[in-house]
Amino acid sequence: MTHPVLPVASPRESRAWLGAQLRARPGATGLTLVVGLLAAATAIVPAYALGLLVDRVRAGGGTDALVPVAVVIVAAAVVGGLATGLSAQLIRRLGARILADLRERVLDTALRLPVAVLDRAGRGDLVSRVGADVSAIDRAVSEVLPTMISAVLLAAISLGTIIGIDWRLGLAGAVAVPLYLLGLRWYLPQAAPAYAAERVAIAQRSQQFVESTQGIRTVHAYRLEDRHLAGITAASARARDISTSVFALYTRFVGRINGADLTGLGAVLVVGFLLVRQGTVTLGEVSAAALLLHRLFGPILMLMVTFDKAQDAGASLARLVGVLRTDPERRTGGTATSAHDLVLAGVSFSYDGATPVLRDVSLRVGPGQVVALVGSTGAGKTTVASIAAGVLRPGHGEATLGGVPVTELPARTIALVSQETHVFAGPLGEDLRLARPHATPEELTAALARVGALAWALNLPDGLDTVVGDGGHRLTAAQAQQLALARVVLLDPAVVVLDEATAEAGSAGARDLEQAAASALEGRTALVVAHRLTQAVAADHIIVMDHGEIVESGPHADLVGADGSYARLWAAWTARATTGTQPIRTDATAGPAVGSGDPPVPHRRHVRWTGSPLTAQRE
Ligand SMILES: Nc1ncnc2c1ncn2[C@@H]1O[C@H](COP(=O)(O)OP(=O)(O)OP(=O)(O)O)[C@@H](O)[C@H]1O
Repeated sequence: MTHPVLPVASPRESRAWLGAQLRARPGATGLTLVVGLLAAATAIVPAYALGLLVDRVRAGGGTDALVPVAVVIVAAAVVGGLATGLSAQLIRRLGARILADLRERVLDTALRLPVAVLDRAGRGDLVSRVGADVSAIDRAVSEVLPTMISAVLLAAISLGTIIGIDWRLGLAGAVAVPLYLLGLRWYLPQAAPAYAAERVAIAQRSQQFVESTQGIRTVHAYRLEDRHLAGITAASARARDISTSVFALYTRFVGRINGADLTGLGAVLVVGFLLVRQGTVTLGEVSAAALLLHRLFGPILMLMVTFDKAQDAGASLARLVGVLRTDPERRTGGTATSAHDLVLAGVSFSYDGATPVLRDVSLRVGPGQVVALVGSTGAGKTTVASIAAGVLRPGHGEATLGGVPVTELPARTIALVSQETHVFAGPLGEDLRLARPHATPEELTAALARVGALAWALNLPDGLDTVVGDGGHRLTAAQAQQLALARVVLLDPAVVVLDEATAEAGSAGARDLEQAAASALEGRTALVVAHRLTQAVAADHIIVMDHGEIVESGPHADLVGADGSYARLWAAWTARATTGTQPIRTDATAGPAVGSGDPPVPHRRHVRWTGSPLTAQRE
């Protein structure tokens, strides 16, 4: 099945977006355009002046008549050179600013995308958009865009001037246009695969060479020199042949463009000859028209050759503008507090739109209550937790807090401690401050103390300034979870949805974490996915799930007495606890729990604020 990807803007939408960006910067756009036009105008002055020179020489003009024209040519060349340089600089600067703005807006939108959308689209798609696509546009902006824009302006001004001299000369020059287009149509479909094949062949040749040199001892030991040399020779020959054919393709293309150039020039000269004979235009004017056309040959070839790069950049732009069309989460709903009920009413859900994962799930977590979800692996507990936290939207039914859909609540109303906790790279204190940016050192230590993490945190080499996360001090899984819980304390949300895998911390670690979680949840409304039954026992109410449905619910004592699936789970749990056997997960089919030693954080676990930009840091 192909994944539905993030949207891609249509060419019209991309153009409209670009137009809006240019209009939003009237000063920079106007200046860039004026300098570009000045550069193009001064570029045609020498050709026009040479035409004038021809007429003056023909009329027998002396030095007095010729020197001023020569001075104009020199002045135009100097001004033109300066204006061209400045124009390229301005185009690059304007392009870079628009691109930076686009990248920021794409990232901002991406960080606010509902997780379900990201999951469907595949994170790789998003990463390639903000990475490879931005680079493609960046390259185009700095390398080809200035020359392309100057070429287009020059072509427009030159054609305008030729038509100004005599429209028939303009028409004659325009016969080259369809030939250029034909050349482009012939070249482009062949160029992309040819260049791709060349890149592959060159990469294979390098690979062959690197492999042989890296394994040189083995090559010598087994007398494999001839075989490896033959491999390198074959790879080199392949790369050479492909490069030759690519070059041949390019020269044939240039040949076609030259043919178009000469056809246009020939047409101007023939029409010019007839017009001069008629006495409609002067010889100088025809010379100017021919020179103007000739002046365009270089820029037009450049336009043709870089056309595919511009197309690439256009495709990348469409992919980036497409992200802006997605509907980021808008969380403008009213406020909700821990005095409100968290309610799931008739919730059904499917990840793929076909297989039901939840069926008609209804539950209520009263203010200040702790409700535990238990059930076997795949029963749907994490899905319920994600819906309750507003990370996923239910297919049917609704999830509300105080009557407001949870997906519309302002960020930070509901905190989700998910199974994927992330330790952000940086000082430990900063990691905690993600939850409360202006937290004082006292608040940080109080939060750590509340979740039983203060002792080890202060024992780190630099205390709260110790750099943790990727490239820094490695925290254990249990420490990372404690950090996530300390962030909950600092965040102080109305509701907490807890889905951390305590069992993975080992039994001793799990008990500490349970203590830490209980402490962090004190006084809050909480929905807890209980991976260990001790978490369920401590809850006010327990909900037992199986195959996406609620099969039992009630307080621990009632459920044990009811002799249903919870009672069986409890019996198995207590038997294991008595014999000391592992595993001791509620979702016992999940396989053995990790041993009691705390391993370094394998992946990530972190507190996720629904709708906050931090959500997208999750991997
Ligand atoms: N992102 C996803 N895409 C598709 N299917 C999914 C996804 N996440 C979960 N599922 C499927 O949905 C069902 C419920 O999964 P869920 O994770 O909610 O169960 P769970 O009770 O929390 O299990 P566990 O205790 O192992 O976390 C399972 O069949 C699972 O394979």
